[in-house]
Amino acid sequence: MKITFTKLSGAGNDFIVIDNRALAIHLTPLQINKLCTRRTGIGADGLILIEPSATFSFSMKYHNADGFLGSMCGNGGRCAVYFAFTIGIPAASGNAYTFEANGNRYDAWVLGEENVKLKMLAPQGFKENLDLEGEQCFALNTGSPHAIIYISDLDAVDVNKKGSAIRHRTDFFPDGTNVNFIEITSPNSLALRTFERGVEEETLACGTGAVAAALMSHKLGKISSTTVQVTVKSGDTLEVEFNESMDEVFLSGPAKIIYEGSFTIEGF
Ligand SMILES: N[C@H](CCC[C@H](N)C(=O)O)C(=O)O
Repeated sequence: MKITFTKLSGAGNDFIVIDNRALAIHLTPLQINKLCTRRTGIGADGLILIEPSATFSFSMKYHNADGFLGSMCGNGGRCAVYFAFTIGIPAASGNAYTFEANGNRYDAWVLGEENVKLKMLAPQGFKENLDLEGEQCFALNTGSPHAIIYISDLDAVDVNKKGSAIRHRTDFFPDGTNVNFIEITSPNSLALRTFERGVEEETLACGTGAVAAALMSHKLGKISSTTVQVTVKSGDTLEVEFNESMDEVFLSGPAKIIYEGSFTIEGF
């Protein structure tokens, strides 16, 4: 069976996106893992199936590169909306799309050429001053679980080594966690490097991580603004905007098509 796919990049977080509105495509976790493996597969941080929804523009099924269903992916959501826009899935109105993911409703807007804004869930479960692996950690859930560590020299951090150790602290994070290293760069900006659960290494960007970094930094008084520029490993910038009560949270930034192709299921 030949399957066509589109590869998208959300600020460097890359995804294989497949139109499965006919629900004809069934991929096993092992097949998805092989497809996402770099050099021997297509290579991606995750694989997204766009499926029909009774209520919204579409339903997003997000799998991490390990093949398993992930929790919310902010950059994946923004890429899914850009993909829906380019293949002509009807918008809710104008440039506004709605979709469902993990049982939640999401609203998003295609702002212009290769730029998508996504309304995120209100954060939950703020935790402060956890002492993990010799680091002072903070944690919250922005649709996905995130640990946060403040660093003065972000370039010097061994993100894979430290991130992996904290990611596996199931005494604190029963389902594991994504791990973010943050350097505050101004009252309204920060730089971020993320170790992603399910990819099990540093990725070039993480949307729910950018949101987690901005919200926690504002809550701790490290960032005064409620509009925060987050520079990620790829060099791109994601923007996080929110109100003081943090029940209105938005993530914006680049989402672009990198290439289109096809593969056969039998090959994987
Ligand atoms: N890259 C994603 C996060 C994926 C979450 C995934 N790594 C998990 O913990 O299931 C983002 O842009 O928000």
